[in-house]
Amino acid sequence: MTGRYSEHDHEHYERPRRRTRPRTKDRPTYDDAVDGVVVTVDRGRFTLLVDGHRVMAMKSRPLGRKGVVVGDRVRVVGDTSGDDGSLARIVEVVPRTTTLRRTADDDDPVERVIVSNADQLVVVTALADPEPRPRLIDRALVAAYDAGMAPLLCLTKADLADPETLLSTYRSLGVPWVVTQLKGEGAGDLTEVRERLRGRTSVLVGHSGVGKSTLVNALVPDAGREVGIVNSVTGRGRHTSTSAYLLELPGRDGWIIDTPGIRSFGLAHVQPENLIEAFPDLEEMTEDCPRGCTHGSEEPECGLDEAVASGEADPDRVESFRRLLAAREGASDW
Ligand SMILES: Nc1nc2c(ncn2[C@@H]2O[C@H](COP(=O)(O)OP(=O)(O)OP(=O)(O)O)[C@@H](O)[C@H]2O)c(=O)[nH]1
Ligand SMILES: [Zn+2]
Repeated sequence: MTGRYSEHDHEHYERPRRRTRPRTKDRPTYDDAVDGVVVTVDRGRFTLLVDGHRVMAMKSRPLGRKGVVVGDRVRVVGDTSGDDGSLARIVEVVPRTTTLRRTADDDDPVERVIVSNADQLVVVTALADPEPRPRLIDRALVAAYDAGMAPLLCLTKADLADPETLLSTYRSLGVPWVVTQLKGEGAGDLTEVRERLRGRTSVLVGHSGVGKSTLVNALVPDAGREVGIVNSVTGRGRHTSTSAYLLELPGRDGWIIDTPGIRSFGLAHVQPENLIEAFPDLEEMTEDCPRGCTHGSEEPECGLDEAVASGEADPDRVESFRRLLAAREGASDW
C-alpha cells in the first residue's frame, strides 16, 4: 500500500554534489550523520529526537527548498548535543512511507505535506457537543485510505450520546472504532485506545472542541511539558498550537502526532482508481469497468452496479464507498 504513492510523494532530495564540489576537511560528510526524527517544526527550525534527546536543527543546503515535516526520519550532522544554543543540520530525509497533506487555501495554493510516516489516522469525533460532522469524517477516511494509513474512529464524549447512529454509517466500510469518555462519572478508561495505538505511529485529527487535547493529555501526561520543552528550545517562550508535533506514548508504546490548527485535508491529488485499492473486495468487481471509470454512482457501466444487481456486492458497502469518492471533491474545513 505504502509504495503506491512513492512516485508522487517522495520529494527528491538533492544529494551533495561530491564530484563538482570537492569535500573540504571541515565539511561534514554523510558518513558522520546520525539518525533523527522530526518532532515539530517552527518557522524553519526543527526539533528532532536523536538518541532519545532533543536537538534543534535547520535544513542544510543540499535539501534545497524541499520540505521537512513532522514524522520525517532524517540524517543529521553538526552539533547534535542538544545543548542550549546548539544547532544541527539536516542533510537527508529518508523516503517517506506515508504522507498527509493539508488543504490548499488562499494563502497557499499548494497542498503541502504536513505529516509523514504515520501508519494510522485517528479521526477524533465527539458524539455530541459538537455534533459529529460526517462529511469531515469521510474526508479524513479518504485521506487515510489514499495514503495507505489504517483509519480509526475515536468517538469521544461517550457520556453525552450513544455511538450507534454514527457507527451505522461506517459499519459497512469496516472502519475500526473506539469510544472514550474523559469527563463525568466513570470517566478515564483508555485501555482500548492504548491497545489500538500500541506500536504504531498514529496521527490524530479532529475539529475544534471534540476533546482531542483532553485525549492527548490523558494519553501522554507529560504532553504539556513536552510541548513546553519544544518551545522553550525555540526560545519563543510560548506554545503556538498551530503546528503538528510528535509525542511518544508512555512505556515506549508507540507514537502519536497531534495536529492542532490543521483545518482540513488536501484531497485534490486523490485518484479514484487509487481509493478503490483500499477495498480489494470491491476492486475485484471493477475489473470489467470501462476505461477511466471512476466507479462513482454516475458511471453508466460500472462493475459495482452489476455486482450489486447480481447480489455479489453489499449495496451498503458500495454506497458508502461512493460516498467517500464524492467527499473527495470540494474542500471542507474541520
Ligand atoms: N462531556 C464530555 N466533555 C469532554 C470530554 N472530553 C473533553 N471534554 C470537554 O470538551 C471540551 C473541548 O475539549 P478539548 O480537549 O479542549 O478539545 P479540542 O478538540 O482539543 O479542541 P481545541 O482545543 O479547540 O482544538 C472541553 O471543555 C473538555 O473538557 C468527555 O469525554 N465528555
Ligand atoms: Zn467502475
